Order: sequence, then C-alpha cells, then structure tokens
Amino acid sequence: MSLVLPKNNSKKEVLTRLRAEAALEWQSLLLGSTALLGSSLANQAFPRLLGRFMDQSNRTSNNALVNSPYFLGIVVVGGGLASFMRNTFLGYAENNIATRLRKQLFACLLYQDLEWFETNSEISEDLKNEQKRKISRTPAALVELLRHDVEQTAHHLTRTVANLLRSTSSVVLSAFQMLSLNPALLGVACTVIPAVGAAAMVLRKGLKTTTQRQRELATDLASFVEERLIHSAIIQLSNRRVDEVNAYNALLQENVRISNQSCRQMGFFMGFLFAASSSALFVVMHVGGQAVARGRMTSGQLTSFATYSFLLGLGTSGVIKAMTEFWQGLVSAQRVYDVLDTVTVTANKEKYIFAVKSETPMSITADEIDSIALDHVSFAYQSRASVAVLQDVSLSLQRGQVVALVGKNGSGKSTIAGLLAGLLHPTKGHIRANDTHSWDDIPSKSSFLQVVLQDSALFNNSLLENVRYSMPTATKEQVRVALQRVNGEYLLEKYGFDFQVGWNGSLLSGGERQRLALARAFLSDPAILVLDEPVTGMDAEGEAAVQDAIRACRCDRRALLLITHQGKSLGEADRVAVLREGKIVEEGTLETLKANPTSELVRLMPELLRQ
Ligand SMILES: Nc1ncnc2c1ncn2[C@@H]1O[C@H](COP(=O)(O)OP(=O)(O)OP(=O)(O)O)[C@@H](O)[C@H]1O
Repeated sequence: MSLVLPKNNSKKEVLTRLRAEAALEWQSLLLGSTALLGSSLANQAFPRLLGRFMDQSNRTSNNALVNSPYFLGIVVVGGGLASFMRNTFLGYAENNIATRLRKQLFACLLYQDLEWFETNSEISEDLKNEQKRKISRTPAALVELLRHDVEQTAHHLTRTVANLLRSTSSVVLSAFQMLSLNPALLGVACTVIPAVGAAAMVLRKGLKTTTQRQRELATDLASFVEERLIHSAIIQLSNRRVDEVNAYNALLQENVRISNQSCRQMGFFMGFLFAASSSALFVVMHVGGQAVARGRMTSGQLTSFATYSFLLGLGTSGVIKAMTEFWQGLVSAQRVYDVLDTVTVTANKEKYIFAVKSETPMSITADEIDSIALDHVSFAYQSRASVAVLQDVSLSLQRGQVVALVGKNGSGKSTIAGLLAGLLHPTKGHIRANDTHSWDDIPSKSSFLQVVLQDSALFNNSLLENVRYSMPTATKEQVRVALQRVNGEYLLEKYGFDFQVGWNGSLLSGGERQRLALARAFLSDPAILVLDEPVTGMDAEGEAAVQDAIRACRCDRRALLLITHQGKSLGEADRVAVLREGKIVEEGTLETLKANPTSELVRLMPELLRQ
C-alpha cells in the first residue's frame, strides 16, 4: 500500500535543520562573519575620527592619531578588504547551501511515488498552532520551490543572518560610543525604543501571514501558466484566449493585493521608524546643543554623537529589515523541508535523501523470471481513497505469452500497468514474480519490465539519446536494431541519430514519437513488456510495426501485456482478460469468449463477431 504522509515542520524544527545546514559551511561563514565584524569596526571608526578631526580644526583637541596617514590608510584599506571578504565568503556559503538543498530536493522529487505528485499536501493534525501550509505539487509549483524557495532559504541563512549581525553590532557599538560620549544624551535617544519594538512585533505578525499567502499564490500562478502553455493549441482552437488572459489577470490581481498589503505593512513600519528616529535626533540635537553652550560637551563630540545616533537608527532599521527577511526566509525554508520530509511510505526513503546510493542487490535476475502475477490485488488512489479502482484482481503473465487486457474507459487498465511498473503499489494483495518474489522488493525494474504508455514521453534531446534512455550503454547498432523491430529504421534516414526531437518530441509526428518509445522499450530486452494502447496515434504502417513487435515478443519468450481498445489487436493474444469497474469479469482465449454472444468482450467489441 502506498500512503502519502505530508509533513508540516514547526519553526523550531526548521531552525534546527538550518543550524545543521550552516554548520556544514562553518569555514566560509566564519571568514565572512569575521570580515563583517572588521568592516563594521571600520565603519564605527569614522565618526570618532570625524569628531576629533573637527575639534582639531577648531584647536579644541590635539590628537596625533588623526594626523597619521597610516592609521587612515589602515581603516580605508582594511575596511575595503573586509567588505570584499564578507561578500565573497558569504556568497560561497549561500551558493553551496542552495546547491545542496537543490540536489536533495530534486533527488527527493524524482524518487517520490507517482501518487505523491497527484496529491496536494495538507497540514498534519499535530500542528494545530502552526500556520497552515499548502504546497502545490504541479511541475511548475515544484520548479518554483526549487528556484525561489531554495534561494530564499540559502539567502536567509547567510546574507540575512550576516546583515542581522552587522546591524546588531552597529546598534550595540553605536550605543556604546554614545554612552562613552554622553550617557545622559543616550538616555534621551533611547526613549523611542519601546515604541519601535512594539511596532516591530505588529509588523512580524502581519508579514508572516502575507508571505505565506504570497508563496502559495506564486506557485498557483506558475501552475496556471504551465497548464495554459501546454494546452495553448486547445485554447486557440476553442477561442478562449480572452477568457484565459482574464483568468490570469484575476489571479495576478489577488497576487498584487497581497503584495500591496505587505508593502503597506513594511511602509507603515519604515515610516514610523523614520518619524521616531528623526524626533529622537531632533531632541538629541536640542539637548546636546544646550550641553555644548554650557561647555559640558565639545561641538566635535556632539557631531560624533549625532553621527552615532544616525548609525544607530540605520542599524535599527537594518535589524528590522534583516528580521523581516529572516521571517520570510523561514517561510520558504519550511516549504522546502516540508517537501523534503513528505514521503510516500512505500518509497525507500534512504535511497533518495542526499545522494543516490547503489541499490540493494536483487534476489532474482531478469533471466530467471518465468512469470509475474497480480494476486488478489485491490487499489485506490490516495487522492480518492474511498473509491476502489481495482478490486481483488488476480492476473498472471507467463513468459512467451501474450495477454490482452480490455475494458471500458476508466475500468482500471492503466492502473494495472502502473502497478506492474512499480509506479503504484497495491492497497491490498501482492504482485509476485515466479510466485515467490515480491515485486516491490525488486528495486530497479527496467531490465525486468518495460512499459510503453499512451504518452510516449520523449526528452528534448537527440533521437539516439531518447531511444537509449532505457539502456544508456547501448551502441548505435543496438539502437538501430531496436528501431527495426518497430519498423522505425526509416527515422534514421529521415532524421539521423543526432536529430534533436524538441520539447516532449514536438518536432516529430505522434506515430514517430510512439515508434521511438516502442524502440526504447525493446532496447533493454525486458522479460516483461506492457504496451498501454501502443497504436495510439499510429498510421497503418505503425500499427503493423506494433504487430511485428508483438510477434517478436512471443519468439523471444517475453511476457506481454497488451492493453487495447482495438479488436483487431486481440488476434495475437493467447488470453484475453476483460476488466469492468476494477474487476476481472472474464478471462479466456479469444475464441472461447467470442463464442459466447452474451460475453462482456462481445458487448465491448461487437466488431469481433464480424472478423
Ligand atoms: N491519479 C489519479 N487519482 C485518482 N483517480 C484516478 C487517477 N488516475 C486514474 N484514476 C481513476 O481510476 C480509474 C481507472 O483509471 P485508469 O486510467 O486505470 O483507466 P483505464 O481503464 O486505463 O482507462 P482508459 O481506457 O481511458 O485509459 C478511473 O475512474 C480514474 O478516474
């Protein structure tokens, strides 16, 4: 049975994972943070130098240090070098973290069971207090996750934390300098802190919700665009372009509404911060001016103090900005880890996390397989768990036999193909090879079984690479032979091995695409072949090629399951099984089933009686 287990990581769990991720980059982060500290110190040195320089110009102080060009040189060159190192090493760490997360995520996605992609994640019951998160699993949404959310996570872990440290150190050092210059004046400047803190709390709460919603809307938009672009032909044919543009605009509108909301939240806070810090500076200058007049402070000291107040204000807004990015990054990190942790329980989790390990040794080889059988198999898709798509199905395939599977649309034929291919897993019952080996325990089925699905699934790659996808070590000669078996050798004369077939084979005809898919299946010489509607889109010559391929299967003692709607394909079958609403209702030779005029097969294919 396969079950998709969604996961909603708590903030605490995500922070622990992020710490572990950062630990792997400790060298770059340490160098970057040290450089950051150096550049902050250089920034802090300037106001002091400025104040002393002013006082020296006014002859109120005589500090030899200011006169030293070496000291200034050290500050300028050291500050520049520190900035260079900070950007470079933090950048290295960010790139490494993003690359590692992308590798894990991509491997995780490729190793998920088929059903994982067809169910959207729901929040788990045990996280009632957490923000509910919905992660769409369409290809476009997952690309968005790989691109934007990973980028945000890595950025937030390096640059944002570094900016937070820099701004915090700027606040602390400025406050310290202000304290040493005039403690009373610092007290005046600090009166705004409680109000700023309270406003920051409000901002945090609002932004968390809007960021979550923004990420969801971004993936919805990406999925919408993907679907419409894939189906652009039908949109044109149905004359629905205006409707689709309007639907896109409506989605964009909602996106803009949420983005504007977060702009307002941020704008309100920044406006408040500006007003608070300007008022504080005004009061500082007023009180400080009186102190200068009374001779308790020099004008240079007041200039230094005012500059540090400015740095403190800048540092505070930097802290808030970094915190904001941190919260937003945390939302992205939660989304990334939610997907990394969501598993289909039948998938071997240890196989895909981090790296693709060598697979467990097989207890049976393809040559040793004589039969494969579904033994009382029932199945329901998790997205519609209450509907039994297959019920108590038993069906066996012997080497050298051709079994045809027929049934109305939606009766469950392709589901059986998915189960045999290991893309789906029985809810009840078993699939066994040679009656003894569990089919699920055979990790890589490509040398045992090949399936040609209705969708020929080609990559935007050369004709050669597409055919040898099932067996990358195959020679050109082997590819040529495989094409010959489906009457597709002419494709080599027409296009050549190196012809790029376009996105999903868009530069080929439907029949040509299917021929390449058939050749790909034959290339790896599988013990079992499943052809799911193989003549879809084929011309008469293509159909003949499939007939030849079916005969070749028998000669090679391959087991063949032929899923078909076409009565004329049944002539090649040793047995015909008829599926109705997920149950096998008839099974026997074509002649026996045809002889019974009330049989389900005859009802489905009345043309058989005329053949
Ligand atoms: N991913 C899915 N999630 C939920 N239900 C599904 C899914 N895929 C198929 N089904 C349902 O399972 C049933 C069997 O589908 P299946 O594709 O196996 O039928 P089929 O006999 O191959 O049909 P056709 O002849 O049209 O290809 C259908 O009722 C369909 O609605």
